[in-house]
Amino acid sequence: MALLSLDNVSKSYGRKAVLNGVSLTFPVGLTLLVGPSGAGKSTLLRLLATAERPDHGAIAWDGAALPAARATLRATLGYAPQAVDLPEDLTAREFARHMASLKGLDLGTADAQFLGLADAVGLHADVNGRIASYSGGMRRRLVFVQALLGQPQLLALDEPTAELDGETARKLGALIVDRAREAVVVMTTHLSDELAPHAVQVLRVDGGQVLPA
Ligand SMILES: Nc1ncnc2c1ncn2[C@@H]1O[C@H](COP(=O)(O)OP(=O)(O)OP(=O)(O)O)[C@@H](O)[C@H]1O
Repeated sequence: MALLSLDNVSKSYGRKAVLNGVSLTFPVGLTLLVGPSGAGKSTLLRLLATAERPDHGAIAWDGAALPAARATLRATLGYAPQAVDLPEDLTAREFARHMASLKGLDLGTADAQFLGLADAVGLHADVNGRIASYSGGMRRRLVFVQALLGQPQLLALDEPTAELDGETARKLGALIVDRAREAVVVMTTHLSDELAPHAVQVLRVDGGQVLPA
């Protein structure tokens, strides 16, 4: 069943039509969004993550249309945007706790999950370090890990493995494939992505349209 769907969705910035009458369904499993730089992949992901609203058209989660269903969707959403302003003064673990509380998760369970995920992506030695001391790659992994807290039913990931070394990218890839067994996972990436064999669909965003790649 397609848990997430778009019907005739359009989005423009000023005069630039980024998405033009897009209709799509996202079943449980991994959907990869590919396409040239500036084509609208991140824009589409922001719409799915309710960070922006479409100008026209409808988005529905589990059969119920947004915006009425926004709270239901947000309660089970994990979102890792490409660029985030992280709270520099917090430790990674404090940040995870903050995100878990925003998501309404049990804090003890979320902390244990955070430590497990941090271990899986190679951040375990740094969980009590302040974010100010984190490198770009560590920040990307932290943003990825917070998105997975609470085992979201919709996971929206914007180039989560960009700028990571191959081994670390594979660690994230394993977690993504694992979550996609029971959740709708939508991820922007490059055409040559190693996760393509695990995807239920690969969609190309280009010229305002989103079509099977
Ligand atoms: N907030 C905004 N205000 C104005 N224009 C925007 C905004 N966000 C995106 N755009 C424009 O919309 C178009 C699509 O941008 P988007 O970031 O979605 O592309 P993308 O496919 O994700 O690109 P990339 O692969 O480089 O990340 C671009 O022309 C971009 O400049």
